[in-house]
Amino acid sequence: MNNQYILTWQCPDSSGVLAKVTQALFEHGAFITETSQYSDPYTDTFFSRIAFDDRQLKVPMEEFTDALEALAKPLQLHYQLRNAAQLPKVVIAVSKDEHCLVSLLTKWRAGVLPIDIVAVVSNHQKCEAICQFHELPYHYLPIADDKVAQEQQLLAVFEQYQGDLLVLARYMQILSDQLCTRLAGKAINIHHSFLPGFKGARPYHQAHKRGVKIIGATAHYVTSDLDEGPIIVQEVKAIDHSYTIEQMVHTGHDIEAIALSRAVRLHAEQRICLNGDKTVILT
Ligand SMILES: Nc1nc2c(c(=O)[nH]1)N[C@@H](CN(C=O)c1ccc(C(=O)N[C@@H](CCC(=O)O)C(=O)O)cc1)CN2
Repeated sequence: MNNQYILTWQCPDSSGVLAKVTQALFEHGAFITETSQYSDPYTDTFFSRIAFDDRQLKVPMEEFTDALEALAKPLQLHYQLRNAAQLPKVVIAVSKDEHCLVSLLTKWRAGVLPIDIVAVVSNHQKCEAICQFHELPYHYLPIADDKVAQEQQLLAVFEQYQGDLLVLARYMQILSDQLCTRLAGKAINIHHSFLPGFKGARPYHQAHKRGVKIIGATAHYVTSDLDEGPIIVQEVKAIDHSYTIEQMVHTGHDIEAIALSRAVRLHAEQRICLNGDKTVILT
């Protein structure tokens, strides 16, 4: 079985950058299996994702990575190269609503999410039984009266499991600026509205009061600016005047779960590039 690798990179845009990178891959015998690229005219930045394997690699992988590093300097490549078999370690944070957690666990167990879920943390005990069923470590971290200490415990758990990604699967506590900086690009949240509409903790109540005809969910990277992080995936569903708040909440559960699991898969497959406050999705 060949080793599969994923090279995702971005650089100042100029003619020939893709040719120079693919030429280097060709010269070292890397067998390209998938490519995707985007040239952003607003930021003059080029984004690319190249999947390749080693069936015809002419040199040891270390020599290839040295050659890539040598190419990166003159082209100012900001890149990530990973063996696709090394699945990102994921810690999930949840409060009381279990629907996004259950969706992630079900898809993971079904093998359709290329991640390794290593632990669940929560400020409530409501989801403990679900994790016991999946034989997953469950860390109950109540807020009590010391939010700072609780957050330090959360980070300690993330580091204990050598986490690569923290997923806020309806975790209803605002992370501090320090933690957001520590986890920049490594924490994804599901917000239960079609951002930028209805930020905050109770978007369905806001939406019902406004009389919307569409509800939505937004998966985004977590930043210290609440509900302002780079958007990864958005899902929507049409509703009408007859919907109660409860019906909006339960209809929303499905689209929240879809948006979050899709965003986690895109991150795990290294298909997301940060482009300022936005994302480029390479599929
Ligand atoms: N730094 C960030 N932290 C979090 C974000 C984020 O975008 N940046 N998203 C939230 C999730 N969320 C909306 O999607 C959200 C969660 C909680 C609240 C809120 O007002 N929480 C209150 C406490 C509410 C409670 O205890 O039930 C608070 O923390 O004081 C707003 C939005 C996750 N964290």
